[in-house]
Amino acid sequence: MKQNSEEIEISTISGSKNNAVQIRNAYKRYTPSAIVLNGLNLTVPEGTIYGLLGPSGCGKTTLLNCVVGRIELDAGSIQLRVRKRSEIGYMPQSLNLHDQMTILENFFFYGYLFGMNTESIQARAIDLITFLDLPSGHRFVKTLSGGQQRRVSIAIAFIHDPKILILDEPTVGLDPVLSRSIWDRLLEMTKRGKSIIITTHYIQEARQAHTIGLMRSGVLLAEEAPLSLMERCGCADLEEAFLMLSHKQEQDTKSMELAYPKSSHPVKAYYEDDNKTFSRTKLRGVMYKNLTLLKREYIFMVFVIVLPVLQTYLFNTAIGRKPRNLHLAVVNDEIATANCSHSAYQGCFLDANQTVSLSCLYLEVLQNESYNFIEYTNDTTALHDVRKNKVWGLLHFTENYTASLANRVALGLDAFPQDVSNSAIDTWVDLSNQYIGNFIRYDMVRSMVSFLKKALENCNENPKLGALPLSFEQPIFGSFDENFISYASTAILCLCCFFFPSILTGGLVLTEKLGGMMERMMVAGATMIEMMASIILIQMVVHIMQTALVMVVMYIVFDNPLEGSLITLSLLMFITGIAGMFFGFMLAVVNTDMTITAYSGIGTNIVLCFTSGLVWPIEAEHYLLRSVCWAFPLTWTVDAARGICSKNYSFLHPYVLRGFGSTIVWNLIFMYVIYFFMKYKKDVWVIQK
Ligand SMILES: Nc1ncnc2c1ncn2[C@@H]1O[C@H](COP(=O)(O)OP(=O)(O)OP(=O)(O)O)[C@@H](O)[C@H]1O
Repeated sequence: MKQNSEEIEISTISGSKNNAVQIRNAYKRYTPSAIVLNGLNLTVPEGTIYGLLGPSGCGKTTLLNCVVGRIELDAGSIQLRVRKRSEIGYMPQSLNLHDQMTILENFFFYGYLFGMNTESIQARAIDLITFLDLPSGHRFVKTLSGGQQRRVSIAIAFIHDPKILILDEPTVGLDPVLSRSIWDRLLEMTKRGKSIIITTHYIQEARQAHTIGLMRSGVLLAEEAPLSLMERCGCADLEEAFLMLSHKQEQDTKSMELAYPKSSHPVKAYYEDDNKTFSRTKLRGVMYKNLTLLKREYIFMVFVIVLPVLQTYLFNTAIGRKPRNLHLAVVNDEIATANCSHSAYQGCFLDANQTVSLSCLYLEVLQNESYNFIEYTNDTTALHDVRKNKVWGLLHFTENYTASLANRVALGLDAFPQDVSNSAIDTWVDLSNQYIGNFIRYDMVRSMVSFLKKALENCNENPKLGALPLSFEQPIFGSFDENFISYASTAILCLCCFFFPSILTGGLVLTEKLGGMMERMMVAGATMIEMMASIILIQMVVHIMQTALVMVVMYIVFDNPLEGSLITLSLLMFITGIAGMFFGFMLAVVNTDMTITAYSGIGTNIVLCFTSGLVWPIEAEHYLLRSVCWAFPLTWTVDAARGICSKNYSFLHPYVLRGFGSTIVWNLIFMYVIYFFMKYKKDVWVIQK
C-alpha cells in the first residue's frame, strides 16, 4: 500500500450521503517508529451504532481524538455530517470532570456551552439522572464512586441530544443491568437518526452494534455487521473472528511494504464554529463554571485576599525601620560613665578652670538615638567583646577629652597636634552587617554635630560653628524623614499587582489543563478567547479587591507617601495586574507540570524583585544588567509608580507614560506568546498519557 503527499486530503464537513463519519487513509504516529494509524478507512452509516473493537493500545482512542478534533491526523481525511461541535457528544476515556462541582453544576456548565437554556438543561438532567441511576444531582462529583463518575461523564455527552455520539469505553466498570440499559438507549437513539461510535473491550456487548470495526496495527481488519462477520469467518463468536483475522493479517503484513506518507500535512477534523472565536452563550457557560469553582474555593479566596494584605502589613512592619537598643562599648578615661549626670556637662567647656566632661554630653546625645552603653575599663576587653558579637562597636574618650576639644576650638589653626588627636573620639564599629554598621556611623556623625552645637550654645557661641560647612535646604521631593519603606513601597505594590494574578491565573488554568477539563471544554466548543475572557473578568474583580486592600494598608494604615493621583496609580496597577494574568496564562499554556510552573512563576517574580529597584536602586546595578533591565516587565512600571507616589508626576509626565507604555507592551508580548503557542504548538491542551 503506497501513499504520497498528493493523496492527502483536507477534511471537509460534508460526509458522503448517508454516512455520519467517513475516515479515509488516516495516518497518525506519535514518534517516527510508533505508527498508530496506518492508512485506516472507517465508515459510520447515519443512524447506526458503530462498535470499534481492538486490543489495548491499538489506537482506538487516538482515532476518536482525531474525530473530535483533539489531535490532528498526519495525513488522510475525516468527513463528518455535522457542522458544529455542539452536534457532537463526546465522552473521553479519562473522565475529565470538574470534581469540585456537583453533578447538576457539571450538567449546567456543559449545557450552557452547548447553547442550551436553563429549563431544557433541567429537564434533561432529570431524565439522565433517572436513566443512568445517578445519585442526587446535588452530590459533588468528587464524592461519587468511579462507576458513578463514569455515568456523569456519559450524561454530559448525552445532555444536548447530539447528532453524533462518540463514547470511549462508556461501560467499563458498570454493572450488566446498567450497561444493558445504556445500549437500549443507544439503540433507541439510532431510531431517531443519531449515529454512535463506541469503543469497548467487552466484545460480546458489541454484538448489539449495527457495524463492527475490528482494529489492529493501525488498520481495520474488518468492518461489517456482527452476524455477517461471524458468518463470513465461519466463527461462533466475535472473539474467534477477531483472532482469525489477526492471524491472517500477520501473514499478509510479512509481504507488505510499510509506506508512511513522506510529507505529511496535519489534518484536523473541521467544525464550522472553530472559526468563531467568541460566543456570549459559551462565555456564559465558562463564567458559570469559574464562578461556581471560586464560590466553592472560599478558603482559597480568603487566602487570596488575606495574603497580599498580610504581606503588605509585614513589609511595612518588618522592613525599613531603624534598629533600636543596639549595645555599644564605652571606654571613658575622662570620667566613669556611671558618674555622667546632667551636671557633668553644664557650663562652658571653653572657660578657664572648667570642670565640664563633654564625653557625658556626647553619650547622652547618642543615647537618644536608642543605644545602650556598656562600660569597659580598657580597649582590649571591649574589642574582644566586639569580636564576640556582644557589642556592635566601641567608643574611646581620652583622659583630657574636654580640655583638648576646648584647645582645638579656641586655637583653631594653632591647635597642638596632641590636642587634635586627644579631642577625637576613637571608634571601632562592626561593619559586617552593612545596614547596622551604617546606622551606627550615621548616628555617631549626626550626634557629633548636635553635640557640638549644644556645647557651643552653653558657651553662648554661635552654634553653627559646630555644624558641617554644608547646608541641606528643604528637599525638592520627599522629606528628611524619608526611609526605605517609602522608597520600596511602590515596588512592593507593583510586585503584588503582578505576582498574585500571575500565580492565581497560572494555577487555575493549569489545574484544568492537567485534569483534562480544558481539553473537554475545547471539544465541547469553548474557545480560548472565551476561556481567557472569563478568567480575566473574574480575576479582575479579585485583582481590584486585592489592590484596593494593599493600597489601604500601604497608604492609609502605614501612611506611605502618595503625592500624586490615586486614579493614575490605580490605572497603572490595573494594567500591571492584567499583565500578571497573561503571564500566568502563558505559563499554563507553555508548561505541562505544576511544579515547573510554580518554580517559573515564583522564580520570575524573585528576579523582578531584584531588578525592579525594590531591593537596591537600578542606578547601582552592574552596567551590563542596567543596560538590559529597563526591558524587564516591572522596571519602568515601578519607576512610573514611584514618580506618581513621591514626585506627584501626572499621567502625561514622560516617566509615567513610559511606565504605562512598557506595561502595555508586556501585555501584548504575553498575549502574543499565548497566541503563538496555541496556533503553532500541536495539541497545546492535550496532556500526554
Ligand atoms: N500522547 C501520546 N504520545 C505517545 N504515544 C501515545 C500517546 N497517546 C497514545 N500513545 C500510544 O499510541 C498507541 C495507541 O494508544 P490509544 O490510547 O489510542 O490506544 P487504545 O486502543 O485506545 O488503547 P486502550 O484500549 O487501552 O484505551 C499506544 O501504544 C499508546 O501508548
